[in-house]
Amino acid sequence: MLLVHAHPDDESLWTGGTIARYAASGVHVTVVTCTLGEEGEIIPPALRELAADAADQLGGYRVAELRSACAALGVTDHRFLGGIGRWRDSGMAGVAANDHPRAFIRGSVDEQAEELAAIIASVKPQVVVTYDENGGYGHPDHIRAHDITVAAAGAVDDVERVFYAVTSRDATAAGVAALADLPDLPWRLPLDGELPVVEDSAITTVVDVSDHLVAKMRALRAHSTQVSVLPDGSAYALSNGIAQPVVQAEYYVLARGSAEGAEEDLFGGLD
Ligand SMILES: CC(=O)N[C@H]1[C@@H](O[C@@H]2[C@H](O)[C@H](O)[C@@H](O)[C@H](O)[C@H]2O)O[C@H](CO)[C@@H](O)[C@@H]1O
Ligand SMILES: [Zn+2]
Repeated sequence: MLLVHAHPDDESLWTGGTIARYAASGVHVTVVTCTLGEEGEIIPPALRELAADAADQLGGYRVAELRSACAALGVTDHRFLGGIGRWRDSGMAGVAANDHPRAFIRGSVDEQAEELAAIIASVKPQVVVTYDENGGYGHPDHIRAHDITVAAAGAVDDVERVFYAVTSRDATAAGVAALADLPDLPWRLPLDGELPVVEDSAITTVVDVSDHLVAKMRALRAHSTQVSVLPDGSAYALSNGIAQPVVQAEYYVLARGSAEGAEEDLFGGLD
C-alpha cells in the first residue's frame, strides 16, 4: 500500500493504526509526504525559535520527527514528493505562506502528479490512500495532496483501490463523550461540529486498529512539535488545545476499485 500525506504528522494522525497494522502483517507500506511542515505551530516552548517567523528550521526538525514516527509504525519505505524539501508547507488557507515561491499549492499540479505517478509506477501498490476532496478538513496542502493522488493513481493501471481516509461522525461523538468523563483533561473539549467528520453512511471500510494503538501513540508522540498525547494514550491534542479522542478504528471511503470484501480490510477480496 502507498499513502500520500501533506505534512509530517498526518501519516500518524489519519492512518497511523492502519499503517502499523498492515506493516506488522508483512504488507509493504510506502508513505509519501509532500512537504516538511515548515509552517507548523510549535507546542513545546523550548522549540519555539525553530518557527518559520524565527530561525525557520522547523522543517528539518520535523523530518527527524517523521523518521521516528515511521520507525514506530514499522514503515521502512518513506519518500518526500519531489525529493526532500522540494515543496514547502503552504500554511493554512489565507496566510502569507500560501504565496511563498516554493509553497506546495503554488507548484504545478501536473509536475507534482507526475512525480507521484513515478513513485506509484515504481512501487506498484495495490492500494493507495489519501484524503477526500476537502483534504479531510480543508487545509490547502491536503486538498492538493488529494488532487495529485487522484490524478497519479488514475495514470497507473496497477492500482486496484483508492481510498480516502476520513473520520467517523459516530465514533468521534462517542469518543468525545468519553473524554468528558476524564478527570483533569489538560485541553478543552471540541465544540459541536468543530472536529472534521463524515457521515457514517459514507464510510465503506472500517479498519480495526485496536491492537496497534500503542504504535500509533508512539508515532504521535514522535511528532512532539505538533501533537500532545495523554500519558495513558486515551486522548491527544494539536497546538490548538482541542482534545481529540483516540478511537479503536480508522475509517475510509472507497473512491475507486471493487468494494467486494472491503468492509473491514483495505485489501479484502483482492488477490
Ligand atoms: C494535522 C495537520 O494537518 N496539521 C498541519 C496544520 O497545523 C494546524 C495549524 O497550525 C492550525 O493553525 C492549528 O490551529 C492546528 O492546531 C495545527 O494542527 O497546518 C500547519 C501549517 O500548514 C502544518 O504544518 C501542520 O502539519
Ligand atoms: Zn497536514
